[in-house]
Amino acid sequence: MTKQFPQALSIAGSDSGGGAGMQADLKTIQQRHVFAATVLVAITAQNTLGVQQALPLSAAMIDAQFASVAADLEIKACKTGMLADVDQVTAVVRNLKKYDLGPLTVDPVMIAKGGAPLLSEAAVATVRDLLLPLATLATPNLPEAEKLTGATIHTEADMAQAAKALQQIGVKNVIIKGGHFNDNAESNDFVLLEDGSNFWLTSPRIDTINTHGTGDTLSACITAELAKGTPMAEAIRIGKAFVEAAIQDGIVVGHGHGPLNHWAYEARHHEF
Ligand SMILES: Nc1ncnc2c1ncn2[C@@H]1O[C@H](COP(=O)(O)OP(=O)(O)OP(=O)(O)O)[C@@H](O)[C@H]1O
Ligand SMILES: Cc1ncc(CO)c(N)n1
Repeated sequence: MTKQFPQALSIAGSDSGGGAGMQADLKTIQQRHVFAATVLVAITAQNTLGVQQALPLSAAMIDAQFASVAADLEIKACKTGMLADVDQVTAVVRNLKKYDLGPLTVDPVMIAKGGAPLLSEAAVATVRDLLLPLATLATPNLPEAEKLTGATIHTEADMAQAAKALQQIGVKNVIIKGGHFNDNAESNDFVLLEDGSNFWLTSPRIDTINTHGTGDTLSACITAELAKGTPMAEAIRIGKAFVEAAIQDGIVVGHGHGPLNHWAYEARHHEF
């Protein structure tokens, strides 16, 4: 007996340590019972302690992967993660314009938890000017939102302002993630939807260093839901619950910022 699953695409960098990047995307999308395809943009030699090396792939290799996927699969939603440099961002933008890959979630990844750059300084403007206008949803963390808008974010009111500024750039829906507000007892994210409505995603701040790949996991879960046709607001709420469970029910891997438990949400909900 054959079964059909919706198909989603992760356009991202590889984390050899398995906790973030494309690996977090694959694990998350799989857990939501969506079939995951990939366009690899860069390879990192990485573990829970940091990024030891990074190798961006050529624009030609990125083009070839998009062409292969688009020629054969039926992608219903896609997301971007680590994009490395101007050449890679430009190639990804060219392909997103060429093929219909469904709603696009842009996680504008810039710096890994340990401080290693995952996007060059020069490419920030390319992401802002060429990629964000294509985004159905963007999910910046606080430093990323500051870089993209040029504003400083100290308060929850600043988060709401930054979301508006991103909509002015052309992003339809925005989540400003509050994970980096370290002295706040909660880890709250601000959501601004296309119709102008907004809400907060609230959760207690979990006291853990195992937060490697939180942002990737959130945006991948939302992408999987969008591939199923889940409405945006509900997809976002499922994403938040998924990442919260994955942080809460920690697992022991490595010696630094450990990865999340991608099984936790399904273990709690027994949906499938
Ligand atoms: N300690 C924590 N407790 C609870 N929720 C958290 C914690 N840290 C992050 N989160 C949540 O995880 C999600 C991702 O936010 P975060 O700001 O960490 O993203 P990020 O910096 O892009 O992550 P990464 O770069 O590691 O992928 C958000 O929903 C945020 O609220
Ligand atoms: C490859 C890669 N993508 C994204 C992140 C951010 O979590 C990371 N650490 N590594």
